Amino acid sequence: MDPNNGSVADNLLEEMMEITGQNLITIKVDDHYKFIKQLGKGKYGQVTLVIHRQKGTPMALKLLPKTFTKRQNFLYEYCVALCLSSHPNIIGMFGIAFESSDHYGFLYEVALHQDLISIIKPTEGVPEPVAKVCTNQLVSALEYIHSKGLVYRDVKPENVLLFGPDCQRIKLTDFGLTRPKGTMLKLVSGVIPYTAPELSNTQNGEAVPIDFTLDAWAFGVLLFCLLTGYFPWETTVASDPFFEDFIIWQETGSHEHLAWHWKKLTTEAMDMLKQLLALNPCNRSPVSKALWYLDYPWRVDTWK
Ligand SMILES: Nc1ncnc2c1ncn2[C@@H]1O[C@H](COP(=O)(O)OP(=O)(O)OP(=O)(O)O)[C@@H](O)[C@H]1O
Repeated sequence: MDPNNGSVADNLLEEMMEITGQNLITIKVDDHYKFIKQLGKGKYGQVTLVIHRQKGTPMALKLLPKTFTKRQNFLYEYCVALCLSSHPNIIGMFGIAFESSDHYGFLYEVALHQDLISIIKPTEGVPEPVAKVCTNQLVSALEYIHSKGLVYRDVKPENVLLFGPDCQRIKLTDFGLTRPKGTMLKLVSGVIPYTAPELSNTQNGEAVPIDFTLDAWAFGVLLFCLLTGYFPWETTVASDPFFEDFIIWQETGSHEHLAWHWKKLTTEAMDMLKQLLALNPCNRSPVSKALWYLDYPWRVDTWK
């Protein structure tokens, strides 16, 4: 974290991390929480449904192995999540963090309907009203994160938790990659469809200052997945033929080469994605631009 960054969130976070770090208790997880089932597993941690042994409260427990997790990074993820958790579309926290002999852990609310990836039908996506109700809530969550001077950096359906079968209430989770705007970062783990081109095109591990525009890009990719059931490309490098065709569309306006799954989208949805996925981050629209398009149809078919 850059202490000179000066954002309100940054100053508050420093203090929260220091106090949390000083008061981090060491426990044996099984003494306090009864394991019920695994809810998910990511690259870094695993999330389990547990029940508080004394109170009987169901909770989601995220455990991060100490072998892969720096103490400061754990404290950062926990404190950022805590700072943001008052927003209705961001996961609620119980305010409990601890360490065991081999893990760091914290507790938060359980989403009983899994995550957004579980309802995206391959080659189809989700019905348009579902995509729109998700858009509304995700824009609200991302704008809130940005208003705190933070870049979320992990927009993807796996990080959107569902609190009902119809997506009327969804929440963002996993703040392990969130950092203050302006933090200098290198591309570390390979290029994925959600990686904005200004990051995937960096040379020789060069660091770039991160900006909200990274989230707008990833949000555009997520909307494409919701509306089509496909990724628009595999990687955001010119050698990817799907991305190459997209570059031609962005630069010349000619969409004759665009992959066929773009043809599922209306002119208005294409226009929205063109702005969220502008190749130059200076020309990219903020996530809120999607709200402007909510009253227009997004899919040419009639899957309502
Ligand atoms: N509170 C929760 N309720 C239900 N399921 C959850 C909850 N939190 C996480 N999950 C599930 O666990 C998965 C992994 O969680 P999370 O993204 O926090 O782990 P991670 O190790 O940080 O993942 P990543 O590889 O993205 O960094 C999620 O995609 C989701 O399916």
